[in-house]
Amino acid sequence: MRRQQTRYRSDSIASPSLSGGRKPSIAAASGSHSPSPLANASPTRRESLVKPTWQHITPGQLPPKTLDKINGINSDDSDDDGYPKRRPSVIVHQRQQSISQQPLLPEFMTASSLFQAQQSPHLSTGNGFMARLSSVRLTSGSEQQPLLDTGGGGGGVNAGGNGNGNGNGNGRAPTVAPPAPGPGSEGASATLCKNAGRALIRMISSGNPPDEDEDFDIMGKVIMLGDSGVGKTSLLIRFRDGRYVPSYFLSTVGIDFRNKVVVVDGTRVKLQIWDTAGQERFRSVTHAYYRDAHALLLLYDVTNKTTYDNIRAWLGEIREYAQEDVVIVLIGNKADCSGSERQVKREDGERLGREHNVPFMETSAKTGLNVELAFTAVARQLKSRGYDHGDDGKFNVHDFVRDNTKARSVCAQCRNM
Ligand SMILES: Nc1nc2c(ncn2[C@@H]2O[C@H](COP(=O)(O)OP(=O)(O)OP(=O)(O)O)[C@@H](O)[C@H]2O)c(=O)[nH]1
Repeated sequence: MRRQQTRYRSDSIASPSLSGGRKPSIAAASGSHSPSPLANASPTRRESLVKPTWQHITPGQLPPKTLDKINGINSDDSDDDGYPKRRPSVIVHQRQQSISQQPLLPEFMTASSLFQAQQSPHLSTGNGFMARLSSVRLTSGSEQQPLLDTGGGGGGVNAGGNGNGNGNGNGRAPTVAPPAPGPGSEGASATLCKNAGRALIRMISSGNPPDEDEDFDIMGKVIMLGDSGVGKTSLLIRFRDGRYVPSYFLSTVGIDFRNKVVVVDGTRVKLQIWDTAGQERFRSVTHAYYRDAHALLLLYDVTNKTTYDNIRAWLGEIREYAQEDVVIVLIGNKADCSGSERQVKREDGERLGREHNVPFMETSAKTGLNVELAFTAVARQLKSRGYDHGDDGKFNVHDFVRDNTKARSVCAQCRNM
């Protein structure tokens, strides 16, 4: 049951973690969605303080070759691609509109990426993009037909798109009929797949969040960033589902999201957590999501120095594309690894955090070290800014992280390496 009372009073979010002027607006509503007056304002493009200098990285394992066939996405794509430019809004007592505010994903979904998604059952339990993709059935040859008839996980694109895509395997989602082939596209299975992709994208853009996520007081959008293979997906799965899948490394394609409600001093903060693809080819896709993010978890891998070196470039991108007052938490993941495995000392991470005035912690998706803390710190900061007007300025995310960070834990497997 949803709470009726909205205690929220503020019309702006309090002081940013990065110094700066512009403040995202807050949409406070108890009924239907009332877009912020600033919702369509175009933020001025800021100059990057640090020019990104990406280094080529080779993650532990190469992504599947099928990814190479993905069309239309490369790191040089212009970001001025027609996506609506919006200011972020912390949403109070508001259902689902944040999802419908998301820009549509570009049409990069090809038969190979859909097929890859279908082959990844672990992706079928979330709310997100890939989860929805995994419900597309692909067959070979001319019989290839996109179908959406899964038992759960799908939202309706037809009839106003009101289906509840809860991703939990409950209920039956409506079937989405394949779009009628247009002139010149008869029998073109790839086109059908593309159309299925568009339908799914629309579905995600208009789909409702699961029931379990509807009961919240405040909502914020969190984006996970970092090079490919640093453990973004693993960290999210650990936080969301409390589990770790050791052998799993399938690079995220595009972007995915999951919701989780965190209770902070009696206030339910719903985190809509977006897991981005670390690969450079998807960067133009993920840029579009920076703009209305409230918080960013920026990860590197303590066993891969290059991912640490790339953090400066990531921060440059963040300054270019995200709001100035976005909350940033720097994370050195895979802290369970030690000895010869580790290439970045904890002190180096701390120094980098100090340099850029962002809180830092080491985490391990494998052992769960500090995983809760990372997300709770964000939730508390969002609550402090957007809900408890009286708390403005009292909560200090730096202090919170420093006081609650746990010591490193070493997994037995890595200790023996
Ligand atoms: N030892 C250890 N391995 C981890 C940890 N987190 C992730 N991994 C492993 O690192 C690999 C990459 O993890 P992912 O979560 O797929 O990385 P990602 O950042 O989401 O990668 P992209 O989707 O390509 O951006 C997988 O094999 C994970 O099992 C961790 O905390 N400790």
